[in-house]
Amino acid sequence: MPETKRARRPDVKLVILGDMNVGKTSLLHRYMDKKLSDTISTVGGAFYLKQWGPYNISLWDTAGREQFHGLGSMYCRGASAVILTYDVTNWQSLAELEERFLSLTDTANHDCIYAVVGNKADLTDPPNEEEDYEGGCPIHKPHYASHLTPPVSPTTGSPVANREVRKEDAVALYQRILRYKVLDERSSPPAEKMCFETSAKTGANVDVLFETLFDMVLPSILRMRSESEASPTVDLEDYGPVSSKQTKGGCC
Ligand SMILES: Nc1nc2c(ncn2[C@@H]2O[C@H](COP(=O)(O)OP(=O)(O)OP(=O)(O)O)[C@@H](O)[C@H]2O)c(=O)[nH]1
Ligand SMILES: [Mg+2]
Repeated sequence: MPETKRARRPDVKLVILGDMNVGKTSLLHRYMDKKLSDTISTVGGAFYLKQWGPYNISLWDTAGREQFHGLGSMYCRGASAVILTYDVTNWQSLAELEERFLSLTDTANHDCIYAVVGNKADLTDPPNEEEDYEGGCPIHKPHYASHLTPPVSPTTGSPVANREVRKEDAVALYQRILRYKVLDERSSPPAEKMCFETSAKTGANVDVLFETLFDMVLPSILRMRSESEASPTVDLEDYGPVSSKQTKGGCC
């Protein structure tokens, strides 16, 4: 079979979940294409194939819209890594991860790893500024109600929005995820390593997010390879429901 026709079998699956508009598609575009592309709200899902050293990693984008919720557990089936994404300027988007998305990961692999990712960090200025909190929830302040245009960050040029989610809130969610999964905190990756703040707009922390996860799923790849040594090659054309995209990939 000519090289171009040969099917590449994904060795491992990574899925990105989260509410609509948090920037899931933008994070994938930023990582794969190294730029922020215009996006439209995702319909169903899409996948990308990333070559990572000798391995092929399928990256699954999902729709955050409620109407596609039923598809989520199908996308998570057999996943070795799940990125739970929220928007750092939107408290509800963090709450939704626990209320709506976490249960979708019941179909993921038993050794699946979880990352909690706060995107749109460029909209906070400075990115880790302290906010006023009451009972674990941010106090919602009217930000620029008296301004016709919001103030602009001198560093990024983006409008300054109040941070609604602190890193500690994400860490606490990660710890609750481990409890939900009945995983031992001592033998699981630490929260400080698995909670990221990213910006698909500036690219901050995007490569490090994906590549940390790629390195962490290598043991899962080796386990699955040894378990399915004899299984036939899967043609990618039969694999994804919506769209696929391939790159020449990076290296480890
Ligand atoms: N400022 C800023 N805007 C972002 C960032 N990431 C995404 N956006 C914008 O947020 C909007 C939604 O981004 P998408 O990537 O389409 O969001 P999504 O999570 O894929 O949404 P659904 O497909 O509906 O689930 C777009 O206008 C993006 O340009 C970011 O890091 N910073
Ligand atoms: Mg999308």
